[in-house]
Amino acid sequence: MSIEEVKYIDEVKNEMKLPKKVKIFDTTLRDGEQTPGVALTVDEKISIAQKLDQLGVNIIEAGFPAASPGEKNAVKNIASLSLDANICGLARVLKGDLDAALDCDVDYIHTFIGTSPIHRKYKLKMDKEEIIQKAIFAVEYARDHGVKVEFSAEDATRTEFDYLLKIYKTVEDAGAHIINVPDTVGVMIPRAMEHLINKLNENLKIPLSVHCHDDFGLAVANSLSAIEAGASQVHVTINGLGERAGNAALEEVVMALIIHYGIPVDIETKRLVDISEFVSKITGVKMPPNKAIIGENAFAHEAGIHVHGVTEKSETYEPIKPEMVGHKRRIVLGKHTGTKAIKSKLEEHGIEMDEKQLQTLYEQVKELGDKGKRVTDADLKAMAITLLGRAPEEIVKLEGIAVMTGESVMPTATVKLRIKDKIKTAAKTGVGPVDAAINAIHSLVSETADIELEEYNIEAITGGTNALAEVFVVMSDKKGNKATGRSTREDIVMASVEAVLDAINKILTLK
Ligand SMILES: CC(=O)SCCNC(=O)CCNC(=O)[C@H](O)C(C)(C)COP(=O)(O)OP(=O)(O)OC[C@H]1O[C@@H](n2cnc3c(N)ncnc32)[C@H](O)[C@@H]1OP(=O)(O)O
Ligand SMILES: CC(C)C(=O)C(=O)O
Repeated sequence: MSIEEVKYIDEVKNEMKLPKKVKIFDTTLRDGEQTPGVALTVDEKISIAQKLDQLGVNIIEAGFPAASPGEKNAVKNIASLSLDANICGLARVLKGDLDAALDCDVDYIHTFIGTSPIHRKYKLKMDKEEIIQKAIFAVEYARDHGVKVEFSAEDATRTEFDYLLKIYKTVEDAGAHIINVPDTVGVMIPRAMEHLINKLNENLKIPLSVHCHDDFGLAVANSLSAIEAGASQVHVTINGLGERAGNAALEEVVMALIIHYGIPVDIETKRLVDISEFVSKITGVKMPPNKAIIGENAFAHEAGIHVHGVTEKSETYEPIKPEMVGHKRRIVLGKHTGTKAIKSKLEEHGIEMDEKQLQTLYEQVKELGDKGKRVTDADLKAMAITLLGRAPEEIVKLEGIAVMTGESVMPTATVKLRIKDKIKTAAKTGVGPVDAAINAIHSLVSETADIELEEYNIEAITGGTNALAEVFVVMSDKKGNKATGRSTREDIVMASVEAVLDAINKILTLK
């Protein structure tokens, strides 16, 4: 993998306390479902849990059973599926919440209580000791019921260190299996996270986990810093869903662990794009195209220099192969396209062109790009076919055109043509601007040859009012000569005029 070329990572790796393995604790179905506006049905939660299990996450936080009967039902159903992952239920340090989770037959309980001064004073209205006592109760209660217990000091990163350590040591003594350090409002920076996890690690025996929020876009960076300091579990969600700005994105954390740190995880990375799309569809939360790893553009290239590099060797502009995460490379055509991109697209469509035709096609793509238009594969194909079928000689050439149309005016077209080196102009009316333009051309060309329009077809290649239109015409002369003409433009009058002139030139070259 090309990332091995990044020697700078190797140079700092020995300063890290990387764990041998990192466990992936997925909370898409709990914190992810707290994404404003997202509410999943029992069946939806089950289908996501099944996909998460196939993906290989170690723990699925299936929900908060005390939240509602539907939530409890979902967690119970997921727990009954005998998935490989541990199924976890969230619970406050309250007997009712713990019982709700235990009723679901989960094998893992994540219990939490706020510890920071602001949570103690304004939310819980409890003093430090009261919180410690409730935490001990919850851990012992869950432990006594034979489940694995994870304890979170909510808002840990805004909690005084001495108190934080005290509550963590206390729950460790009470039998917690793992301690989670939530950056509940995403206020940490990577160096500070590393510092905090180091200090906790020096004083605690049980494994440490982190849960980072993305309020400042640092959730993934902070999670990785915690791992650099020895945390061996990370809370993540598919697509980074979660409360407010969300949590650390599973796909980003996992790929960084594998690629940058070389740490094994149990994730089948080829499934990442599929599960991302699945979750996006079910939750209705669309991903931006530029989202790392799973975004539509994560492996798309438009710039000519990049396309050239990628086609020679993908690693020039792709840090990993798209297939590794179940993605596909896409070459996109537009303003920044180079000829090599066009050539490779034509090869895909089995279209061959000479250099002159290729140059014309390149100029057409650039012209559309300068107008702010994206050129789809279908657009390029139609434009190429048009060019390939062009008359060999331009006996009749368009020198200028103006059309006027509207509700209370007669559609009129004024056309200026060069016919065998003579400039001629005519203005004609019609039922619409296209008809008027074709009438004007006909009146000018009829002095040279009597050519009639037999067939006219128009089609939009891609959707939208600025889609490319493809016009196809059949024209014939009195002698029975027939020719087809084709043009692809975003302006239907211009496409029609070009197609008609193309067919006329073909008939004239036959003479
Ligand atoms: C950082 C996080 O993401 S934590 C998870 C957040 N997720 C959710 O809140 C989603 C599910 N929540 C719910 O459905 C509801 O809030 C419920 C059912 C849990 C509770 O509903 P209600 O009983 O009506 O309480 P409400 O939500 O209004 O207030 C929260 C109560 O929990 C208390 N509380 C909050 N955290 C804890 C905790 N960890 N341990 C004990 N009590 C807590 C608050 O002090 C408050 O108590 P009060 O009712 O005595 O004032
Ligand atoms: C329950 C805890 C871990 C949480 O979601 C948070 O602190 O953000």
